Amino acid sequence: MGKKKIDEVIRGVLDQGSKAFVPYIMAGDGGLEKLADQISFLENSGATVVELGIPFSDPVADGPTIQEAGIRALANGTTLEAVLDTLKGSRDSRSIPIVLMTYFNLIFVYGVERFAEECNAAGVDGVIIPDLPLEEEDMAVPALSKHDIALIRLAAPTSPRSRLEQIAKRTEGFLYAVTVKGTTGARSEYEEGVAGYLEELKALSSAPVLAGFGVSTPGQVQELGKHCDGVIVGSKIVQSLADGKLDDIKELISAAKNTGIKMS
Ligand SMILES: O=P(O)(O)OC[C@@H](O)[C@@H](O)c1c[nH]c2ccccc12
Repeated sequence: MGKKKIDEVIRGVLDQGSKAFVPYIMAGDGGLEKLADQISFLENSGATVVELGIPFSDPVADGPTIQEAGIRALANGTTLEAVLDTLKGSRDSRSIPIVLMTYFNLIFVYGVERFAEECNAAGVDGVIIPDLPLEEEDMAVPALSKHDIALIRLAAPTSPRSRLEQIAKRTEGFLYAVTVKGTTGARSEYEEGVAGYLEELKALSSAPVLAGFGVSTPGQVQELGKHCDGVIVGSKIVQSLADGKLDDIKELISAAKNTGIKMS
């Protein structure tokens, strides 16, 4: 369990010649009582890891689709504490690794030590904290390490090489390669240079490299998957779940399974 699990599960997928697929969902969108079923659906459909967002009132990195899902989840009364309780109650019903995506403000108010301890008790394997820069990590790293929770670092296309090196060296579980400048949300085209950027990160990182932001079609999953170890899809998954279009989610996952080019 914990830190090592994410890395190992991703490597298991790569060893079979597939790419990793990490869907993002917003906890409490549709009601927290649906969360365990939503995770089971993703696990049974072949997802590698589930990224679970905690709704927050000021989601600076998020585009409209995820912001709206956050508003629905908050309107349902979803809190960090309730999400952790729900995960704890359902931990025996899943074996897929869980990564929480949450802004640092929420963790800070909750208490970093309490957060890490309860994550461990709930079977959370890793966290993504988009507003915690390298320089401030010491506020969270000791507690997370103590409770064996991976801190997944984000690399951005705007980061200078020396910074990318630091991020790649420190990341745990996988390296989240943000592929675009800007916020989350579906995009029809990638900027030139994405392939080179992903390959540069692959060369720097000993952890698997997964690309996210703007991925919404099976074609994009396969295209990006050629240059890294897999993809993360948020807005498209959130929208498809809200619309009950579960087949669209299965199609995206099969695209990752069938990319079939071994990079590492
Ligand atoms: O929605 P997109 O464009 O598919 O991007 C992934 C993303 O939603 C998910 O990983 C995420 C949601 N909120 C975030 C905030 C920061 C970093 C990542 C995220």
